[in-house]
Amino acid sequence: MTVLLDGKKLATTVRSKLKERTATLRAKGIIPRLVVIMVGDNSASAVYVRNKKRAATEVGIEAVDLHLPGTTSQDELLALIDQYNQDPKVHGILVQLPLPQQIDEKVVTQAISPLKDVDGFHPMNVGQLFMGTPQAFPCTPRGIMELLAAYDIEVAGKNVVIMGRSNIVGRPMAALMVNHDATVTITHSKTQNLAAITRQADILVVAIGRGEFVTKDFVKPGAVVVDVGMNHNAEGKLVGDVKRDDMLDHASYLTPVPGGVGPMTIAMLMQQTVEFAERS
Ligand SMILES: NC(=O)C1=CN([C@@H]2O[C@H](COP(=O)(O)OP(=O)(O)OC[C@H]3O[C@@H](n4cnc5c(N)ncnc54)[C@H](OP(=O)(O)O)[C@@H]3O)[C@@H](O)[C@H]2O)C=CC1
Ligand SMILES: Nc1nc(=O)c2c([nH]1)NC[C@@H]1CN(c3ccc(C(=O)N[C@@H](CCC(=O)O)C(=O)O)cc3)C=[N+]21
Repeated sequence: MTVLLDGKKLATTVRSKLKERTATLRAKGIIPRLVVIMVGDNSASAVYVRNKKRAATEVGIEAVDLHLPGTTSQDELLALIDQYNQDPKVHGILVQLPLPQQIDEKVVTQAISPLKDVDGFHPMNVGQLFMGTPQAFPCTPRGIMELLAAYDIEVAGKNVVIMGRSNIVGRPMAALMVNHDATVTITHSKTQNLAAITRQADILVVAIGRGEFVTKDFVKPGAVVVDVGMNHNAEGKLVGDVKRDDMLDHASYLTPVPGGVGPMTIAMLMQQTVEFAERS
Protein backbone atom coordinates (compact mmCIF):
# COMPACT_ATOMS: atom_id res chain seq x y z
CA MET A 1 0.00 0.00 0.00
CA THR A 2 1.27 3.45 -0.88
CA VAL A 3 0.94 6.10 1.82
CA LEU A 4 0.12 9.60 0.58
CA LEU A 5 2.07 12.32 2.39
CA ASP A 6 -0.60 14.80 3.42
CA GLY A 7 1.00 18.21 3.02
CA LYS A 8 -2.30 19.99 3.29
CA LYS A 9 -2.90 18.57 6.76
CA LEU A 10 0.66 19.17 7.98
CA ALA A 11 0.52 22.74 6.67
CA THR A 12 -2.58 23.31 8.81
CA THR A 13 -0.68 22.10 11.88
CA VAL A 14 2.30 24.34 11.05
CA ARG A 15 0.01 27.35 10.65
CA SER A 16 -1.74 26.78 13.96
CA LYS A 17 1.65 26.67 15.76
CA LEU A 18 2.66 29.89 13.99
CA LYS A 19 -0.49 31.59 15.20
CA GLU A 20 0.78 31.28 18.77
CA ARG A 21 4.15 32.75 17.81
CA THR A 22 2.63 35.73 16.02
CA ALA A 23 0.40 36.34 19.06
CA THR A 24 3.52 36.52 21.26
CA LEU A 25 5.16 38.92 18.80
CA ARG A 26 2.06 41.10 18.56
CA ALA A 27 1.91 41.28 22.36
CA LYS A 28 5.39 42.82 22.15
CA GLY A 29 4.22 45.29 19.54
CA ILE A 30 5.81 43.49 16.60
CA ILE A 31 3.53 42.75 13.67
CA PRO A 32 5.20 40.23 11.33
CA ARG A 33 5.03 41.77 7.89
CA LEU A 34 5.63 40.15 4.49
CA VAL A 35 5.80 42.06 1.21
CA VAL A 36 4.96 40.02 -1.91
CA ILE A 37 5.75 41.68 -5.22
CA MET A 38 4.35 40.34 -8.46
CA VAL A 39 5.34 41.95 -11.75
CA GLY A 40 3.06 41.42 -14.72
CA ASP A 41 0.30 38.89 -15.19
CA ASN A 42 0.89 35.22 -14.76
CA SER A 43 -2.14 33.10 -13.93
CA ALA A 44 -0.12 30.52 -11.97
CA SER A 45 1.63 33.20 -9.94
CA ALA A 46 -1.70 34.84 -9.18
CA VAL A 47 -2.93 31.59 -7.59
CA TYR A 48 0.18 31.33 -5.38
CA VAL A 49 -0.06 34.98 -4.37
CA ARG A 50 -3.70 34.48 -3.37
CA ASN A 51 -2.82 31.34 -1.37
CA LYS A 52 -0.04 33.23 0.39
CA LYS A 53 -2.35 36.07 1.29
CA ARG A 54 -4.91 33.70 2.78
CA ALA A 55 -2.30 31.80 4.81
CA ALA A 56 -0.75 35.04 6.09
CA THR A 57 -4.07 36.42 7.26
CA GLU A 58 -4.83 33.16 9.04
CA VAL A 59 -1.57 33.08 11.00
CA GLY A 60 -1.50 36.76 11.90
CA ILE A 61 1.07 37.97 9.41
CA GLU A 62 0.35 41.21 7.62
CA ALA A 63 0.82 40.52 3.91
CA VAL A 64 1.37 43.51 1.65
CA ASP A 65 0.62 42.54 -1.95
CA LEU A 66 2.04 44.68 -4.71
CA HIS A 67 0.99 43.97 -8.24
CA LEU A 68 3.11 45.98 -10.68
CA PRO A 69 2.45 46.29 -14.41
CA GLY A 70 4.36 43.97 -16.75
CA THR A 71 6.11 47.03 -18.20
CA THR A 72 7.79 47.92 -14.87
CA SER A 73 11.49 48.64 -15.35
CA GLN A 74 14.25 46.94 -13.39
CA ASP A 75 15.22 50.25 -11.78
CA GLU A 76 11.68 50.85 -10.57
CA LEU A 77 11.58 47.38 -9.01
CA LEU A 78 15.01 47.85 -7.40
CA ALA A 79 13.94 51.19 -5.92
CA LEU A 80 10.91 49.55 -4.37
CA ILE A 81 12.97 46.68 -2.95
CA ASP A 82 15.39 49.19 -1.47
CA GLN A 83 12.53 51.03 0.20
CA TYR A 84 11.39 47.79 1.91
CA ASN A 85 14.96 46.81 2.76
CA GLN A 86 15.19 50.03 4.77
CA ASP A 87 11.77 49.72 6.41
CA PRO A 88 12.15 48.18 9.91
CA LYS A 89 8.43 47.28 9.93
CA VAL A 90 8.95 44.84 7.05
CA HIS A 91 10.44 41.42 7.94
CA GLY A 92 10.15 39.52 4.67
CA ILE A 93 10.34 40.44 0.97
CA LEU A 94 9.40 38.03 -1.82
CA VAL A 95 9.50 38.79 -5.53
CA GLN A 96 7.37 36.29 -7.39
CA LEU A 97 9.15 34.43 -10.22
CA PRO A 98 9.21 34.36 -13.19
CA LEU A 99 9.85 38.04 -13.95
CA PRO A 100 9.23 39.76 -17.30
CA GLN A 101 12.19 39.64 -19.67
CA GLN A 102 13.34 43.26 -19.16
CA ILE A 103 14.16 42.40 -15.54
CA ASP A 104 17.20 40.34 -14.59
CA GLU A 105 16.25 37.77 -11.96
CA LYS A 106 19.82 37.56 -10.64
CA VAL A 107 20.05 41.31 -10.03
CA VAL A 108 16.72 41.33 -8.20
CA THR A 109 17.62 38.33 -6.05
CA GLN A 110 20.83 40.04 -4.95
CA ALA A 111 19.06 43.30 -4.20
CA ILE A 112 16.83 41.85 -1.47
CA SER A 113 18.48 42.14 1.94
CA PRO A 114 19.70 38.65 3.00
CA LEU A 115 18.05 39.35 6.37
CA LYS A 116 14.63 39.74 4.69
CA ASP A 117 15.10 37.10 2.02
CA VAL A 118 12.19 34.80 2.91
CA ASP A 119 12.76 32.69 -0.24
CA GLY A 120 16.40 32.03 0.69
CA PHE A 121 17.47 32.94 -2.87
CA HIS A 122 20.17 35.53 -2.08
CA PRO A 123 23.71 34.26 -2.94
CA MET A 124 24.76 34.82 0.67
CA ASN A 125 21.94 32.60 1.94
CA VAL A 126 22.57 30.04 -0.80
CA GLY A 127 26.24 29.94 0.23
CA GLN A 128 25.42 29.52 3.90
CA LEU A 129 23.00 26.71 3.06
CA PHE A 130 25.62 24.86 1.02
CA MET A 131 28.19 25.34 3.80
CA GLY A 132 25.81 23.66 6.22
CA THR A 133 25.16 26.81 8.25
CA PRO A 134 21.80 27.95 6.87
CA GLN A 135 20.41 31.36 7.84
CA ALA A 136 17.37 31.18 5.55
CA PHE A 137 15.77 28.29 3.71
CA PRO A 138 14.19 28.02 0.27
CA CYS A 139 10.59 27.21 1.15
CA THR A 140 9.89 24.24 -1.12
CA PRO A 141 12.89 22.11 -0.09
CA ARG A 142 12.34 23.00 3.55
CA GLY A 143 8.68 21.99 3.28
CA ILE A 144 9.75 18.66 1.79
CA MET A 145 12.14 17.98 4.70
CA GLU A 146 9.37 18.77 7.19
CA LEU A 147 6.93 16.50 5.39
CA LEU A 148 9.39 13.57 5.39
CA ALA A 149 10.19 14.15 9.07
CA ALA A 150 6.49 14.23 10.01
CA TYR A 151 6.13 10.70 8.61
CA ASP A 152 9.39 9.54 10.28
CA ILE A 153 11.03 8.94 6.92
CA GLU A 154 14.76 8.75 7.60
CA VAL A 155 17.05 10.51 5.10
CA ALA A 156 20.44 9.95 6.76
CA GLY A 157 22.47 7.43 4.79
CA LYS A 158 19.79 7.08 2.11
CA ASN A 159 20.33 7.35 -1.63
CA VAL A 160 18.47 10.48 -2.66
CA VAL A 161 18.11 11.26 -6.35
CA ILE A 162 16.85 14.70 -7.36
CA MET A 163 15.47 15.35 -10.82
CA GLY A 164 15.97 19.03 -11.71
CA ARG A 165 18.70 21.55 -10.84
CA SER A 166 16.83 24.85 -10.57
CA ASN A 167 17.82 27.47 -8.00
CA ILE A 168 14.35 27.32 -6.50
CA VAL A 169 14.02 23.56 -5.98
CA GLY A 170 16.67 21.10 -7.23
CA ARG A 171 19.90 22.69 -6.02
CA PRO A 172 18.77 23.79 -2.56
CA MET A 173 17.04 20.41 -2.12
CA ALA A 174 20.40 18.74 -2.73
CA ALA A 175 22.11 20.98 -0.16
CA LEU A 176 19.47 20.31 2.50
CA MET A 177 19.64 16.57 1.90
CA VAL A 178 23.45 16.58 2.18
CA ASN A 179 23.14 18.60 5.40
CA HIS A 180 20.90 15.80 6.68
CA ASP A 181 23.48 13.13 5.81
CA ALA A 182 21.86 11.76 2.66
CA THR A 183 23.92 10.58 -0.32
CA VAL A 184 22.77 12.82 -3.13
CA THR A 185 22.66 12.63 -6.93
CA ILE A 186 21.35 15.52 -9.03
CA THR A 187 20.01 14.76 -12.50
CA HIS A 188 18.86 17.14 -15.27
CA SER A 189 18.01 17.30 -18.97
CA LYS A 190 21.52 16.29 -20.04
CA THR A 191 21.68 13.26 -17.75
CA GLN A 192 22.34 9.99 -19.55
CA ASN A 193 20.65 6.72 -18.54
CA LEU A 194 18.26 8.73 -16.40
CA ALA A 195 15.96 5.87 -15.37
CA ALA A 196 18.91 3.69 -14.39
CA ILE A 197 20.00 6.42 -11.97
CA THR A 198 16.58 7.26 -10.59
CA ARG A 199 15.93 3.54 -9.96
CA GLN A 200 18.79 3.65 -7.43
CA ALA A 201 16.88 6.13 -5.31
CA ASP A 202 15.51 5.30 -1.89
CA ILE A 203 14.00 8.78 -2.04
CA LEU A 204 13.27 10.38 -5.41
CA VAL A 205 12.50 14.11 -5.58
CA VAL A 206 11.04 15.18 -8.92
CA ALA A 207 11.05 18.85 -9.95
CA ILE A 208 11.27 19.05 -13.73
CA GLY A 209 8.02 20.69 -14.83
CA ARG A 210 7.03 17.85 -17.21
CA GLY A 211 3.53 16.55 -16.53
CA GLU A 212 3.41 12.86 -15.56
CA PHE A 213 6.93 12.26 -16.93
CA VAL A 214 7.98 9.85 -14.19
CA THR A 215 6.48 6.41 -14.67
CA LYS A 216 6.99 3.11 -12.84
CA ASP A 217 10.16 2.46 -14.88
CA PHE A 218 11.94 5.31 -13.08
CA VAL A 219 11.16 4.13 -9.58
CA LYS A 220 12.49 1.29 -7.46
CA PRO A 221 9.68 -0.67 -5.75
CA GLY A 222 9.21 0.66 -2.23
CA ALA A 223 10.91 4.02 -2.89
CA VAL A 224 9.66 7.31 -1.43
CA VAL A 225 8.54 9.64 -4.24
CA VAL A 226 8.28 13.41 -3.75
CA ASP A 227 6.44 15.10 -6.60
CA VAL A 228 7.10 18.85 -6.76
CA GLY A 229 5.66 19.40 -10.25
CA MET A 230 2.67 21.60 -10.96
CA ASN A 231 1.47 21.23 -14.52
CA HIS A 232 -1.81 21.44 -16.36
CA ASN A 233 -2.52 18.48 -18.62
CA ALA A 234 -4.43 18.51 -21.95
CA GLU A 235 -7.76 18.52 -20.09
CA GLY A 236 -6.62 21.46 -17.98
CA LYS A 237 -6.31 19.33 -14.85
CA LEU A 238 -3.50 20.00 -12.36
CA VAL A 239 -1.00 17.13 -12.46
CA GLY A 240 2.44 16.54 -11.02
CA ASP A 241 5.66 15.44 -12.71
CA VAL A 242 4.89 11.89 -11.59
CA LYS A 243 2.27 9.53 -12.99
CA ARG A 244 0.29 8.96 -9.84
CA ASP A 245 -1.53 5.76 -10.85
CA ASP A 246 1.81 4.12 -11.67
CA MET A 247 3.04 4.74 -8.14
CA LEU A 248 0.10 3.27 -6.26
CA ASP A 249 1.18 -0.07 -4.78
CA HIS A 250 4.67 0.54 -6.18
CA ALA A 251 6.10 3.45 -4.14
CA SER A 252 6.02 3.22 -0.34
CA TYR A 253 5.17 6.93 0.04
CA LEU A 254 4.05 9.56 -2.45
CA THR A 255 3.27 13.27 -2.19
CA PRO A 256 0.00 13.99 -4.00
CA VAL A 257 -0.54 16.93 -6.38
CA PRO A 258 -2.39 18.94 -5.24
CA GLY A 259 -2.20 18.65 -1.45
CA GLY A 260 1.43 17.59 -1.04
CA VAL A 261 4.42 19.86 -1.49
CA GLY A 262 2.50 23.02 -2.53
CA PRO A 263 0.76 23.77 0.76
CA MET A 264 4.02 23.08 2.65
CA THR A 265 5.86 25.65 0.51
CA ILE A 266 3.42 28.30 1.66
CA ALA A 267 3.51 27.15 5.28
CA MET A 268 7.32 27.41 5.27
CA LEU A 269 7.13 30.89 3.80
CA MET A 270 4.95 31.89 6.75
CA GLN A 271 7.31 30.18 9.19
CA GLN A 272 10.34 31.98 7.82
CA THR A 273 8.57 35.34 7.99
CA VAL A 274 7.78 34.69 11.66
CA GLU A 275 11.39 33.61 12.31
CA PHE A 276 12.70 36.81 10.75
CA ALA A 277 10.27 38.89 12.81
CA GLU A 278 11.44 37.08 15.96
CA ARG A 279 15.06 37.92 15.09
CA SER A 280 14.27 41.59 14.50
N1 LIG B 1 4.89 22.87 -5.29
C1 LIG B 1 5.69 23.90 -5.18
O1 LIG B 1 5.76 24.51 -4.13
C2 LIG B 1 6.53 24.30 -6.32
C3 LIG B 1 6.35 23.67 -7.53
N2 LIG B 1 7.15 23.99 -8.59
C4 LIG B 1 6.95 23.18 -9.81
O2 LIG B 1 8.04 22.25 -9.90
C5 LIG B 1 8.41 22.04 -11.25
C6 LIG B 1 9.88 22.43 -11.42
O3 LIG B 1 10.04 23.79 -11.14
P1 LIG B 1 11.44 24.56 -11.30
O4 LIG B 1 12.46 23.84 -10.50
O5 LIG B 1 11.17 25.97 -11.05
O6 LIG B 1 11.68 24.29 -12.88
P2 LIG B 1 12.77 24.79 -13.92
O7 LIG B 1 12.08 24.78 -15.23
O8 LIG B 1 13.48 25.99 -13.44
O9 LIG B 1 13.83 23.59 -13.91
C7 LIG B 1 13.51 22.32 -14.40
C8 LIG B 1 14.68 21.39 -14.21
O10 LIG B 1 14.32 20.10 -14.68
C9 LIG B 1 15.28 19.63 -15.61
N3 LIG B 1 14.61 18.83 -16.62
C10 LIG B 1 13.71 19.26 -17.55
N4 LIG B 1 13.31 18.24 -18.32
C11 LIG B 1 13.96 17.14 -17.87
C12 LIG B 1 13.97 15.80 -18.28
N5 LIG B 1 13.23 15.35 -19.30
N6 LIG B 1 14.76 14.93 -17.60
C13 LIG B 1 15.51 15.36 -16.57
N7 LIG B 1 15.55 16.64 -16.13
C14 LIG B 1 14.78 17.51 -16.79
C15 LIG B 1 15.92 20.87 -16.20
O11 LIG B 1 17.21 20.52 -16.67
P3 LIG B 1 18.23 21.63 -17.29
O12 LIG B 1 18.80 22.34 -16.11
O13 LIG B 1 19.24 20.77 -17.98
O14 LIG B 1 17.42 22.48 -18.20
C16 LIG B 1 15.92 21.80 -15.00
O15 LIG B 1 17.07 21.60 -14.20
C17 LIG B 1 7.43 22.90 -12.06
O16 LIG B 1 6.35 22.06 -12.44
C18 LIG B 1 6.97 23.95 -11.09
O17 LIG B 1 5.71 24.46 -11.41
C19 LIG B 1 8.16 24.90 -8.48
C20 LIG B 1 8.37 25.56 -7.31
C21 LIG B 1 7.56 25.34 -6.14
N1 LIG C 1 9.83 33.92 -5.47
C1 LIG C 1 9.11 32.81 -5.62
N2 LIG C 1 8.98 31.95 -4.58
C2 LIG C 1 8.23 30.81 -4.71
O1 LIG C 1 8.11 30.01 -3.75
C3 LIG C 1 7.58 30.55 -5.96
C4 LIG C 1 7.77 31.48 -7.00
N3 LIG C 1 8.53 32.59 -6.81
N4 LIG C 1 7.20 31.26 -8.21
C5 LIG C 1 6.34 30.09 -8.44
C6 LIG C 1 6.66 28.90 -7.54
C7 LIG C 1 5.53 27.90 -7.39
N5 LIG C 1 5.11 27.96 -6.00
C8 LIG C 1 3.99 27.33 -5.45
C9 LIG C 1 3.42 27.74 -4.28
C10 LIG C 1 2.25 27.17 -3.80
C11 LIG C 1 1.63 26.17 -4.47
C12 LIG C 1 0.34 25.62 -3.95
O2 LIG C 1 -0.29 26.19 -3.07
N6 LIG C 1 -0.16 24.49 -4.45
C13 LIG C 1 -1.39 23.86 -4.00
C14 LIG C 1 -2.61 24.18 -4.84
C15 LIG C 1 -2.40 24.97 -6.11
C16 LIG C 1 -3.60 25.01 -7.06
O3 LIG C 1 -4.71 24.62 -6.67
O4 LIG C 1 -3.38 25.43 -8.21
C17 LIG C 1 -1.19 22.36 -3.95
O5 LIG C 1 -0.23 21.84 -4.57
O6 LIG C 1 -1.99 21.69 -3.30
C18 LIG C 1 2.21 25.71 -5.61
C19 LIG C 1 3.37 26.28 -6.10
C20 LIG C 1 5.89 28.89 -5.35
N7 LIG C 1 6.81 29.42 -6.16
